[in-house]
Amino acid sequence: MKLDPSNLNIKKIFGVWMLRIGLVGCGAIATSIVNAVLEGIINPKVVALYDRSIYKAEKLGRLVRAQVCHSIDELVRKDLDVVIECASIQAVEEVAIKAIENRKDVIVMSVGAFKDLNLYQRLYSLAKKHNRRIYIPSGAIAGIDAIKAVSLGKIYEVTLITIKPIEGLRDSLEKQGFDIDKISEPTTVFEGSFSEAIEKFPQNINVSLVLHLASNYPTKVKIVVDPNISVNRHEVIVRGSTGTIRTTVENTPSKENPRTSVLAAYSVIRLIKDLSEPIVIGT
Ligand SMILES: NC(=O)C1=CN([C@@H]2O[C@H](COP(=O)(O)OP(=O)(O)OC[C@H]3O[C@@H](n4cnc5c(N)ncnc54)[C@H](OP(=O)(O)O)[C@@H]3O)[C@@H](O)[C@H]2O)C=CC1
Ligand SMILES: O=C([O-])CC(=O)C(=O)O
Repeated sequence: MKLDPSNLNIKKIFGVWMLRIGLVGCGAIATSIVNAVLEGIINPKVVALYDRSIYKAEKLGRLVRAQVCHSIDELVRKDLDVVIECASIQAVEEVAIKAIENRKDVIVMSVGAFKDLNLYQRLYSLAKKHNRRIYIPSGAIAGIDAIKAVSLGKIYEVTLITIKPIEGLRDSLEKQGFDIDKISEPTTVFEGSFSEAIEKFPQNINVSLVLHLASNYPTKVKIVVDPNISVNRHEVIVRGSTGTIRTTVENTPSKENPRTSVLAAYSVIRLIKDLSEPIVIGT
C-alpha cells in the first residue's frame, strides 16, 4: 500500500511533505528543536517563531530562515500545522486558545498550566469543537506510556521523587527564601501534592502535571536538592491493579537552561517526528 502523506495533515513544500511548525518561546527547548532540524534528525519546516525577547527569536529564526513574529496573534495566523508552546506556564492559555481558534494543533511543554483544571477542561472542549488536538509530551520523565495504560485499571499510588542540583532549582529556592549557601548535602525542599509543587517550583516540576494527567490520580511529589549530583533525577512510582511501575531517569541538564533536562527537549522532538510518521510506536 502506498502512503498518502496528505492524510497526515502535513503539506508539500518544494516537493517534500513537511509538517509546518511555529515556536512560542525561544529558549532551551526551542533551541534543541531548531538544532534537531539543522542536524536532519527531524524535517519539519520551522515557519515562524515568537519570544518576548525579539533578540532571541531573531537569533534562532536566522538559523532556519523562519519568520520572526512580534506577537502570539501574528504567529497563530501563519500557515502552520502545529504551534509548539515552549515558553512558560503563563503563556499556555493564550497560545493554546489562539492557536486552536486559528485551526492549529498545539504542543504544550509548560504543562504546569494544567494545575488549573478549568483551563484544561476549557481547552479540551475548544479543541473538540474545532477538531484540533493538544499534545502533551512525556517530557523529562519515563513510563508515561505504561502509566496511561495502567490508569485504565485501578491506581493506588502515584509518587514522583525529583532530585536536582542546586542550579536546577536555584530560582525557586531563592524565591522561597532558602539559604542556598548553607546547603551542603541532599536536602528535601518540598513534600506535598502536585499542585502545591508546581506553585512553588513553576519552572522545575512540570513533569508532576504530566504524571498526574497520565495517571488521573492525585500525584505526591518530593523534591530534593543535592549539591553533589550533576543530573536531574526523576523517580516515578505507580502502584495499580496491574502491578507496580518504577522508572528512574538521570537526565543531563540543558546547557542553555540548567532547570531543563535535555530529555524534555528530545521528547518533543520525538513527538514532532511521530506527527509525520505513518507508524507510531508506544502508547
Ligand atoms: N514538560 C516537561 O517535562 C518540561 C517542561 N519544561 C517547561 O517548558 C518551558 C520551556 O522550557 P525552556 O525552553 O527550558 O525554557 P527557557 O526559559 O529556556 O525558554 C523559554 C523562553 O520563552 C520566553 N517566554 C516566557 N514566557 C513567554 C511569553 N508569555 N511569551 C513569549 N515568550 C515567553 C522566555 O523569556 P524570559 O527568559 O524572558 O522568561 C524564554 O526566552 C518552560 O515553561 C519549562 O518550565 C521544561 C522542562 C521539562
Ligand atoms: O526538565 C526537567 O528535568 C523537569 C523540569 O524542569 C520540569 O518538569 O519543569
